[in-house]
Amino acid sequence: MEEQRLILPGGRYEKGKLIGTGTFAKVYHVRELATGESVAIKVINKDQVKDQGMVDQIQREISATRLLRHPHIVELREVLATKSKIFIWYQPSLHRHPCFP
Ligand SMILES: Nc1ncnc2c1ncn2[C@@H]1O[C@H](COP(=O)(O)OP(=O)(O)OP(=O)(O)O)[C@@H](O)[C@H]1O
Repeated sequence: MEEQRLILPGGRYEKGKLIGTGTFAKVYHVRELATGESVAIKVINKDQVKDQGMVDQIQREISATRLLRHPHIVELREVLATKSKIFIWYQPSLHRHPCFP
């Protein structure tokens, strides 16, 4: 995927590689332009979640992940929702993915 500038809720980011795809989400490596910091952003498609009746499960996953603090579990930093998407920011330092320095 070609790199491109993105304006996401919460700031301006340079969009990097797609690093993973789940049932409802795509996860991208992005760099925050203001700080140069690398983060993983999970982008969840709300319509798909609603269509499959999984809204409660996604809400539970977000609530539970917010509370978790463990060296082997990526830390959820922030969640923002628009009309059609949910964006979840993950702290980069705990990741073991080649995208992250
Ligand atoms: N914080 C992260 N850092 C690096 N890669 C990640 C991160 N979060 C997710 N990924 C990658 O993105 C993929 C998709 O993640 P996602 O959480 O959407 O789905 P999943 O939990 O793997 O599967 P499912 O949605 O079916 O339960 C993961 O399998 C992983 O490879």
